[in-house]
Amino acid sequence: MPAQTTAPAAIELSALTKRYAPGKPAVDAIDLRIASGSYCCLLGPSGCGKSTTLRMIAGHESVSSGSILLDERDITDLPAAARGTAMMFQSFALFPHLSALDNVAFSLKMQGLGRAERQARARDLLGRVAMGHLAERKPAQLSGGQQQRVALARALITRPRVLLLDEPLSALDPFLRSQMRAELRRWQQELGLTFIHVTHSQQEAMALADTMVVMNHGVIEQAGTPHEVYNRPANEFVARFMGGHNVIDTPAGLVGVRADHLQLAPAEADLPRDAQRMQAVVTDVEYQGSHVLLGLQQQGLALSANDTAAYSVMLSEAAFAARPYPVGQAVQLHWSAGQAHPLRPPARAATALHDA
Ligand SMILES: Nc1ncnc2c1ncn2[C@@H]1O[C@H](COP(=O)(O)OP(=O)(O)OP(=O)(O)O)[C@@H](O)[C@H]1O
Repeated sequence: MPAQTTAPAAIELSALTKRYAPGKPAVDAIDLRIASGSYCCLLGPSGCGKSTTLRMIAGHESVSSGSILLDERDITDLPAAARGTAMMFQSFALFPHLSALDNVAFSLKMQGLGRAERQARARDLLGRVAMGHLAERKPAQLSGGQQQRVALARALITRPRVLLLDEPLSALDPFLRSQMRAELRRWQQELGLTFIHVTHSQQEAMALADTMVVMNHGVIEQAGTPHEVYNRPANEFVARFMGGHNVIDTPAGLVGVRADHLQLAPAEADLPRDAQRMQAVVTDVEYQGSHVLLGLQQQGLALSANDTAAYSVMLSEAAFAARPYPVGQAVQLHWSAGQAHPLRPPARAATALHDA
């Protein structure tokens, strides 16, 4: 689904700002429209403001200025429970002493609903996430995946329009994380709800999102589909943060070229006349299974022990086996103009911060 669709927006942020202290805000006047029924991932390095943004949408953090609309209703100053959002936390935050059923029914108890109705609604939801048969178990008697389903049911019991997920998979081991990722995506599609998921993992955001929002220093550097963001990173920050890209300084300005689009040729080889090129030296060779990742430095630059490779080229295992390049070999790096994407300067606030 494209980032800017004409589908109705579930959430619309306008000039949303959070200022914890004087100086640069933690979230700096961001505008964002999240399509109804879509999966949105907020992504960025530690401290970029993604959790603050989520907490402002949830109503767990006050807004300094700007507004939040949910289904066109202004929820900026509403209490959390009156917004139509629900939150699923890191490690699921289940109450250890309560059964799965009582965990799910908990917020209905807070709302003052009678026991019979609470339990009926909680049982119904546990059934929907295939956990009906384990309703009496305590969290410690459930696997990580089962706990995630209970946490989801608990978040859905208040019938939210938008589910907010704060690093929900980060406490899981890598195998379970990828399994649970697939489940989250399936539930989102089955339920037809809007999910907003905060993560610092590029891989997780790429796998899950309809719309990825890359943040840095409190501003949005780029919002788009994973395909758009990966193939056309807007600026140097996004290209470097997403990984798998080379940032190359050319006479026409900075360009981004994917590591699997950059090509290698022997130093003396004739290249097509229109190929863009650079003389380089192989500095490391890393076997990655189906691919081999080569690190390179521009020729003539002295490398100190702390330097890492400036450029990377990803070759298929077969291509590398057919033409191996050892460390220390002089080569030509080349790429076609069509595979080089101009990189704009970073978003305004990031520049301001670097200047400060
Ligand atoms: N309660 C708070 N009081 C003061 N400053 C805060 C508070 N919460 C966050 N900040 C600051 O606001 C900025 C953004 O923090 P935030 O937690 O939103 O970032 P994040 O991208 O979610 O980071 P992480 O991935 O580490 O959780 C950081 O500089 C942080 O130190």
